[in-house]
Amino acid sequence: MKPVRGLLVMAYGTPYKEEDIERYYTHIRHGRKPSEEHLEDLKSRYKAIGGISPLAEMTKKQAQSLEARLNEVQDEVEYKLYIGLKHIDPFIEDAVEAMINDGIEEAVSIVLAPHFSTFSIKSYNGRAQETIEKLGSDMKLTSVESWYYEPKFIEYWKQAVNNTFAEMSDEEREKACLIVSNHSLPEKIKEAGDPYEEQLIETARLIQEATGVKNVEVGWQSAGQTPEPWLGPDVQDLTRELYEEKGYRSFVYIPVGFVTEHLEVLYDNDYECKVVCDELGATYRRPPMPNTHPLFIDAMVDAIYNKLSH
Ligand SMILES: CC1=C(CCC(=O)O)c2cc3nc(cc4[nH]c(cc5[nH]c(cc1n2)c(C)c5CCC(=O)O)c(CCC(=O)O)c4C)C(CCC(=O)O)=C3C
Repeated sequence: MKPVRGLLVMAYGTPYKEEDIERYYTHIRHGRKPSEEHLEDLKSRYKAIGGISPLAEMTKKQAQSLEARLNEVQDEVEYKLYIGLKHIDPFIEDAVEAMINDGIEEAVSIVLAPHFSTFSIKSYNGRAQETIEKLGSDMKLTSVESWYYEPKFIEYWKQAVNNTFAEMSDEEREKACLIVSNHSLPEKIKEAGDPYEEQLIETARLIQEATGVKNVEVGWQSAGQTPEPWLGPDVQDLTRELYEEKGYRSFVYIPVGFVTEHLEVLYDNDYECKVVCDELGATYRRPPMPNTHPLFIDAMVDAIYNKLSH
């Protein structure tokens, strides 16, 4: 009988039905209820993408694909999947408690987000570790912190971008720009030495090196509605600037901080960025997200084995 190793896959989480939206948004705001106006705005965005986000379904498929692949590529242990979400049940704490109750002695965790920040991966991993300590368990949890540099992750985006550019005429390609983006974060993380911004810049460099695309820019999206400044430029403003200042006429958006189509891709990119492109008379393009593509799943397998071997 092979020993069982826990596989904790963590992700942001999404409302399962409209009634969940308020408690979900309140949790994202650290327990502060959103204003009626902000709540209505979020509900209208979900309605605009068809009512509910594909995030819940895709998160499950990605986690199950990763578990299956880990059990396919090696024979020493049996990986057992536990999904822990940031802002809705099953929460990170519930997943860790389930592992402990199942007698798991060794586990590994990965977040379905490639870049490290104190606001994201650090808080996921911190919540998992704190739960182990709170429950007085000696379960050993090894947590992956970032994996944007994994060759198979870059290869996924290289193929996705090359396929999109191959659809263009020579004339469109000449004036096309690749916009590589991530979820914006409060600017104050820079004072704290957070690597998040550099990691996105490095991701864009690796993708430019792999594809040879001439015009590549870095942008931020989906900033929170809080008074403090968030990392910029926002992808919508960036699109306008590049159209005016660089004369680009076609924009290819790759929100590499996300791993699947969800509200902030289907609305913030496919709707809001497309509205800007339409206003300018520019072409809007967005390659498919990694979802359960084998290169993406294998990139996470490599990230887990690289972490375990160190
Ligand atoms: C509605 C919604 C979805 C659901 C989409 C759906 O249902 O399809 C979503 C998804 C995601 N959001 C993500 C990342 C982040 N979102 C943040 C912050 C915020 N998100 C918000 C909203 C949403 N976000 C809001 C209102 C804030 C500002 C909070 C404030 O007003 O203070 C922050 C800043 C840190 C923090 O505040 O957590 C980060 C890093 C990731 C990437 C993966 C990851 O990092 O897990 C994903 C899939």
